[in-house]
Amino acid sequence: MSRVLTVATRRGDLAVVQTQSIIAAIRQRHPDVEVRIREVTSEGDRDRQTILWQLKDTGFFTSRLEDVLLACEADFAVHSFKDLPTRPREGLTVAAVCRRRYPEDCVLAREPVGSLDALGAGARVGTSSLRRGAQLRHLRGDLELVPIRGNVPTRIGKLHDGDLDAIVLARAGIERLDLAAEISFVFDPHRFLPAPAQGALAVQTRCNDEATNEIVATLDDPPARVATDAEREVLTAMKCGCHAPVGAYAEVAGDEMVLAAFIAEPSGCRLLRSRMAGPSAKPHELGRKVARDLLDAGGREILDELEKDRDKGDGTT
Ligand SMILES: NCc1[nH]cc(CCC(=O)O)c1CC(=O)O
Repeated sequence: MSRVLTVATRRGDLAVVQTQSIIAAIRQRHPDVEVRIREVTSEGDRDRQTILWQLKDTGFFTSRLEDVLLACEADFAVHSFKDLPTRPREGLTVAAVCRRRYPEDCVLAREPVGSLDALGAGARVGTSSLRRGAQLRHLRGDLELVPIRGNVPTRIGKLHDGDLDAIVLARAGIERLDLAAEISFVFDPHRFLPAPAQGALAVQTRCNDEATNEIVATLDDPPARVATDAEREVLTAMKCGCHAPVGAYAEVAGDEMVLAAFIAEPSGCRLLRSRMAGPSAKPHELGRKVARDLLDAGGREILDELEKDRDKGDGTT
């Protein structure tokens, strides 16, 4: 029986290649399924000014695609899982978390360097992420952080044209765009923690669309699902969104998994870490334990301070 599915995608280069890779995976497993593409413009693509972490409302990049799914104008949507809010939209589900190859962040430097230590004193590093900024400052207090926005190719352009010495980006995005030659070095994800679910693609569908869910579920990778469940649970349990200075990284080895996470002041002065092992069968429980550990160790204070700063609209960090 042949079927036609419609995928909703944003227009950016990365969104399009990510969607194409999911279409290819579906085609491989279900040669009889035809997939059509519906392009959608999101708030996040239109707005070039807003500093992301000031937004109370999460889902800047993803909510328009969710609207399209709920309106039955498409059958599934492909998201960078780290961009998807932890609180699911009612009626929608993540039917597949695909295999994750590159969870790490990486550095692209104007003068190629092999490590963070090799960047010159006071080097100017482009990032608008509180998570990346806090870790950079924690490791190298002398670095000057410069806000940078735009999609991946735009940011790489700003590195080459502008007065930046380096930028930090997710390795996954660079690899998917076939730009790995631009990478100076990759961070050890245990030392420089990625965003929860970074590098994983999530395929979202309507909960009640059984025919689509049956097809999409064949793309699910259980170790990626389990690792990202634990990582995202850290955010859920701390009640903070994807723009908080919080990182999490889980590795699954058979029945056991390890989850590491941190929360930091944006200055990087205080950076609290936690790392625990647990059964792979209970990723949410492990995520909650690590979150509680961080909150009890001072994370609650950090979150309260951050909330105050955001209310003041102080986006200078
Ligand atoms: N914040 C935007 C965003 N969302 C997903 C990726 C990269 C791909 C991924 O993490 O799956 C990026 C770019 C970046 O952080 O460098």
